[in-house]
Amino acid sequence: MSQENLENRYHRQMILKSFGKTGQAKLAQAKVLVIGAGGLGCPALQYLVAAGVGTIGIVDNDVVSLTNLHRQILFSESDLSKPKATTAAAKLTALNSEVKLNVYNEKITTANALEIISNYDVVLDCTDNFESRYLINDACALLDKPLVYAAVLKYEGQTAVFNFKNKEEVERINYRDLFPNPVDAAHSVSCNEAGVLGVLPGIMGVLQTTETLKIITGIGEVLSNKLLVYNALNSSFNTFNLTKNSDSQKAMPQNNEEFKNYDYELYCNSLLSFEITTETLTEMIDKKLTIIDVRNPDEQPEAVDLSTFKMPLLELENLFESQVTSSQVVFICQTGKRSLKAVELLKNNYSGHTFYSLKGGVLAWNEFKNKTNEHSQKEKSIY
Ligand SMILES: Nc1ncnc2c1ncn2[C@@H]1O[C@H](COP(=O)(O)OP(=O)(O)OP(=O)(O)O)[C@@H](O)[C@H]1O
Repeated sequence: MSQENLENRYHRQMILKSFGKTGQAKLAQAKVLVIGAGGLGCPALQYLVAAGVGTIGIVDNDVVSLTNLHRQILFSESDLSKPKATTAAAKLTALNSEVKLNVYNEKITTANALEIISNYDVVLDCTDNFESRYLINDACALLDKPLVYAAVLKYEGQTAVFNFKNKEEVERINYRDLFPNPVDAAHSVSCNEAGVLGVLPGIMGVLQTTETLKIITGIGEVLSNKLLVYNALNSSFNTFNLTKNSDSQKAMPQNNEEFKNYDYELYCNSLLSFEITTETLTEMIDKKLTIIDVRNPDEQPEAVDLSTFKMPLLELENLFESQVTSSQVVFICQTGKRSLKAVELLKNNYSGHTFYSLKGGVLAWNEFKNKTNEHSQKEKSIY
């Protein structure tokens, strides 16, 4: 395309103060990866391509189905049963033939993620499941790539930018800080069960592209360390500050080798995701929380400085329903095994509650309390 045509095409954004020719040149140089060409991915891709991002990767292993058409706006009736990534690329080339499109008709997995993602500057997570979100998050953290996340359900959507290097060197937040434990299949609902208003992923996908354009060009303030929640029913946009979660990084693979061997399916469905550490329990205590000791009544030691309800594991199912109203419930036992059993017993039947199991049980808790009490005694004697 001639220089004149190029300037014409992007004229309306190039005349923007602080965007200019430099912003457009940065977009042309940029490489962006969109994982998932569904409800979020379609609108995100359309605007990335229209804006003139130089290279765009599209990853999706699915084919177009009829239930996709109310929101996956790159696809038409004639595309049914065709692969999404290839079909999307054909439509996008017609929109802007200058953009280089790399098509990956495959699922992003631990086997291909590091290799694919390493070729790009920014990643958009437009998938719809926890396994993929943890996997993409961890790969981006290992490769030091900014990740633009979004999720939608029913009438509500959320978006955030993770792993973004802030000028002020603020601690970098990632998906594991927002969701330290995966919600297991029994507690989570997806759009194909609960539904989604077709326009909603459109709005959230376009917000993902907006953040991406800001990251690349350096304009404005990127939505990092924050979560933006949009509710279509009451037309509200709310932003929440995100903070580092002390437990969040512990379950994360620490290097490429660990990542390649990480079983995300098992992680997202296993009981281990319900475990919290003594430090996390301390942070949670002020919040409305019920702590249930599932040991037998005569078992010692008592948990130091912890007010608990006693419900032995064998009686738990009978007692729980009539006695527990708070939504957050932590089970404890001697070493942390029976408390996991308690989670397993109740998690599928009480969807209004969030269950946790204290790792290491009362023994770990008392050791932790004794150490922190000793430490504060020492501090007092210094002053
Ligand atoms: N690990 C992954 N790698 C690549 N693409 C993925 C991965 N996980 C999910 N996706 C893709 O992300 C897209 C998400 O789209 P969306 O949320 O609109 O749901 P859908 O799966 O297309 O439709 P539905 O849930 O109604 O059947 C899908 O096209 C899906 O194939």
